[in-house]
Amino acid sequence: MDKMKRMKELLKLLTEASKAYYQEDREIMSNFEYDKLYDELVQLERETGVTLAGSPTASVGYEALDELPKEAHESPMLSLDKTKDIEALRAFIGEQKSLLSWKLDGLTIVLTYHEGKLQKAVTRGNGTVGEVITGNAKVFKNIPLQIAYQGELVLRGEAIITYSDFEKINAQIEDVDAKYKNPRNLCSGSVRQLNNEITAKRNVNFYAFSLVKAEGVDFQNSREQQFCWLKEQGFDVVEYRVVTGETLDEAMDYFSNQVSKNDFPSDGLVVLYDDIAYGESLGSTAKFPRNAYAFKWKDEIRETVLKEIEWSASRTGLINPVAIFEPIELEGTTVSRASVHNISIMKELQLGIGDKIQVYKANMIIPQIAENLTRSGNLEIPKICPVCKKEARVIKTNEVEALYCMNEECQAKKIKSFTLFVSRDAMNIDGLSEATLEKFILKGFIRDFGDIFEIEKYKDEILEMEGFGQKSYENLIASLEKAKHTTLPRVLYSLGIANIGLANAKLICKELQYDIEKMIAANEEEISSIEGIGPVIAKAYTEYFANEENLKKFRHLLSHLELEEVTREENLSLEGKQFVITGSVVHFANRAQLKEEIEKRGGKVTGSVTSKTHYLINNDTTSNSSKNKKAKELGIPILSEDDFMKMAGM
Ligand SMILES: NC(=O)c1ccc[n+]([C@@H]2O[C@H](COP(=O)([O-])OP(=O)(O)OC[C@H]3O[C@@H](n4cnc5c(N)ncnc54)[C@H](O)[C@@H]3O)[C@@H](O)[C@H]2O)c1
Ligand SMILES: [Zn+2]
Repeated sequence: MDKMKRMKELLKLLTEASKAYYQEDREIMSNFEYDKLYDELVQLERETGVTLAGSPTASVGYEALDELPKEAHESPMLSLDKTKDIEALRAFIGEQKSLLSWKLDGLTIVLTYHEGKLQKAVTRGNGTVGEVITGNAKVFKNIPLQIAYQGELVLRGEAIITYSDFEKINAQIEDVDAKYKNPRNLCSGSVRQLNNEITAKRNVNFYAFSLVKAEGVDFQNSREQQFCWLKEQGFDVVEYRVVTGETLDEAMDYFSNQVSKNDFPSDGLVVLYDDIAYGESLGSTAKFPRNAYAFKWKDEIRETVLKEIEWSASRTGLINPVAIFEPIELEGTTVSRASVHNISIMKELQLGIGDKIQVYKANMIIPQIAENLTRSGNLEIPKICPVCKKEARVIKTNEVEALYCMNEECQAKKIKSFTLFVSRDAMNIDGLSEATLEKFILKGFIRDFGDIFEIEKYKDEILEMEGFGQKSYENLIASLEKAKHTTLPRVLYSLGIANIGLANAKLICKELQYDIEKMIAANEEEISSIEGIGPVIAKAYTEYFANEENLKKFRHLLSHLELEEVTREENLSLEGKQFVITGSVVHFANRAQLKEEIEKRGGKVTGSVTSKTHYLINNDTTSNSSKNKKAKELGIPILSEDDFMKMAGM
């Protein structure tokens, strides 16, 4: 009786989790937890001899979403039976030549080619019916759109996104709720886009793992032959090793050594019999084919003690708890921290300082807390943001509680404005990528623009940061030194006031005689009377300088700068010079704008290179275009945009 009750409970939990996982790309429990509950259910079903209707052990059990067109699969796409025991895997293989490959953790896709062309791509969906995503598959990074084979080819494989692309793409998503939890999640969201322009930006890769049909091709009854043939047709095939029960250990050593180094996500290994006819003669259960078996890594679990919680802010305003514990060895590396993801999970685990916790590495890569053995629950949730020190509050969305910084002006949320500040046309500071800026800001090293020039205060901490060596530190300091010498228009532009680009900044500075006090005191009327400056810009400008905080930051910044004197006379430095511009430009909106700048300084721009031309402007000085050739023939210097800007004193 109790067993029945528990089975019903498990069924409900697992169904909810599956629904969230497959339909909404959400995880309400870890895979570790899911698999634990699943195994418990399998065990109970075995003991009672009962399988309840809708049990996840009997069905693949999820539906495709509504928006995309649906299509039934010719043959059902099953799940795989799994084990964590190498001996069970060895017994399964026996004497059979088998292919052992990564179990890729993305989204399974079926591709159909006809007359050499990609005709159709369909997701696995619920195993019976999938979603048609042909347009999206066409923008995957590595699938051939055209192949040599002309008959009907059907193959299956996994669409995946690498960990590094996942990090990059996620960092660009501003909205916290729109962030993806893991590469599988992101991949699913990318492959099932209604707009394939988005898919194209996501760097989705496809790895084939099964050939379903290719009429008239003789594969000599071998799966390996099929893989080789697929490679010849231009597909990337999942990495595999040929094994038998005897040689299994060697291959396992290879895979278990490699897994933590992979940039692509995998959640185990798959073994497949090479002998096609034999494999097919075995048939399948309702849920699993009998010619393949999945292996999941047995998670190495270690006990340790929770030392503290670090509250880690992000540009989205989300402040997440990170558990810091006594260092332990896990899967060959030393681990001392694990993300707790959000407040709900922290509460669920009843974490407290000094608690005995069990830690494992999910898919042998990402450290996670599996269990808290002592559950003292004595943690306090901070009331202020670690970055800006203003109010932080717990907010509940979709049943999940998370901590957020409530301050709109929080530096963590303004990373983009710092990125603009250091960009080429603004302060032109090399060595401060957005990722580096983010680290500095989140660590509290940088609160306003002026702080960037005081970064030396944190030398020791910076040198300890990952990816920051003595050399890159010195380069940064050197480029800061260089950037200090700048012009007032660049400074004005770098403040990031709405609609004030470099051109407008120049107009304003010129009108106000490069006088800082006049710039601060200027009223709306004065600014909007400048030719080329409208009322909207004038309003944004004066509002900016009317704000005490902004003013303080502006003066702080100026205290670090040495502004170049600008004479008030017309700058006619290019008088009498003839230019030709070719190729695309990056610092100007277009070539016309560059032309305007040249003409403003008294120069002239013509369409073709002749003996009268003084300079050719082309960013690709090595190009063999006719203009470049001509210029080289005539001995006319070819300038990059940067060279030109230096020459024009911009
Ligand atoms: N966290 C949660 O809430 C939650 C919920 C549901 C499921 N899950 C996870 O999903 C798992 C079950 O997933 P499933 O049933 O979709 O798939 P599965 O784990 O049974 O994997 C089988 C599939 O893997 C794919 N695959 C990848 N690489 C392959 C290769 N080299 N060769 C052959 N096939 C390969 C194929 O599509 C195959 O059908 C659970 O074990 C659990 O970890 C988690
Ligand atoms: Zn804040």
